[in-house]
Amino acid sequence: MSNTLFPIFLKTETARFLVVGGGNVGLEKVETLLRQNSQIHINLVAIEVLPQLCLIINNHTNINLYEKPYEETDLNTADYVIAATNNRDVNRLIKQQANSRNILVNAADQPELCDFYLGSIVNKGDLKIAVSTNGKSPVLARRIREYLEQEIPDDINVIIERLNEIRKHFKGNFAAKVKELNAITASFTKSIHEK
Ligand SMILES: C[C@@]1(CC(=O)O)c2cc3[nH]c(cc4nc(cc5[nH]c(cc(n2)[C@H]1CCC(=O)O)[C@@](C)(CC(=O)O)[C@@H]5CCC(=O)O)C(CC(=O)O)=C4CCC(=O)O)c(CCC(=O)O)c3CC(=O)O
Ligand SMILES: NC(=O)C1=CN([C@@H]2O[C@H](COP(=O)(O)OP(=O)(O)OC[C@H]3O[C@@H](n4cnc5c(N)ncnc54)[C@H](O)[C@@H]3O)[C@@H](O)[C@H]2O)C=CC1
Repeated sequence: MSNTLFPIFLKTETARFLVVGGGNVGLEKVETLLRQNSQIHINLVAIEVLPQLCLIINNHTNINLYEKPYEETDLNTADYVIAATNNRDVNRLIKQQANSRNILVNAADQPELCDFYLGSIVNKGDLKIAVSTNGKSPVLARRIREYLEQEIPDDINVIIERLNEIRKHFKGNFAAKVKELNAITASFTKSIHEK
């Protein structure tokens, strides 16, 4: 099998991210994390930090900045690491030291160093879709996100809320619940297509 990625949806309330590198890539990755949870906990370690990133840090008490070179002890408070320095050896060292502590690593421009990729993310209320091209074409992942954003109705969350009400109503009777939910949602694929 050539595409063995397994997508999971990570809860970010308690997850602690370490981002190493404060250039364009560090900035992009911080923005990506904040877009999903503006309160996400980030420690940012970088020798130099772009002014645009400084601005974001100043506006977020949940981001701590350490303006210094990366050290192994930076991993002490990390659950996930994003290595975004312009030094491939440093990125490799981060990967090796993090993995020896069972911490997962994303290395922005080195897929071979990644334990996980960041996906292109569609957000419509409680609906979230993450797209990956198995590392082959991030730009296509972005295009597919844009396509899905256009095609999926903005009021999809109203439907999700209603289905959730119905779901709660059937608590305890699993078979009846599944039957009812299947019947209600049967036309849905078709209606999205006809939109
Ligand atoms: C492997 C991966 C690792 C990771 O970063 O997690 C990776 C790696 C690399 N990206 C590169 C370039 C670009 N990345 C983007 C954009 C995104 N890249 C993202 C994810 C991933 N990028 C992971 C695989 C995802 C998958 O499986 O599909 C997205 C989806 C999520 C995010 O980063 O938030 C986000 C879109 C978000 C959105 O808008 O929806 C664009 C387009 C743009 O910016 O519009 C370009 C320029 C065009 C191009 O090159 O395609 C390069 C070459 C660098 C060089 O040439 O120097 C590498 C390195 C390499 O491939 O060797
Ligand atoms: N800028 C872009 O859009 C893209 C860049 N890349 C590659 O990704 C890498 C990073 O790119 P940029 O963010 O643009 O680079 P950059 O040069 O703007 O930033 C690099 C950052 O790494 C920090 N850094 C370097 N060594 C460090 C260390 N030992 N400890 C802590 N921080 C350290 C620097 O202080 C700086 O904040 C580069 O190798 C680049 O070629 C890949 C894809 C796209």
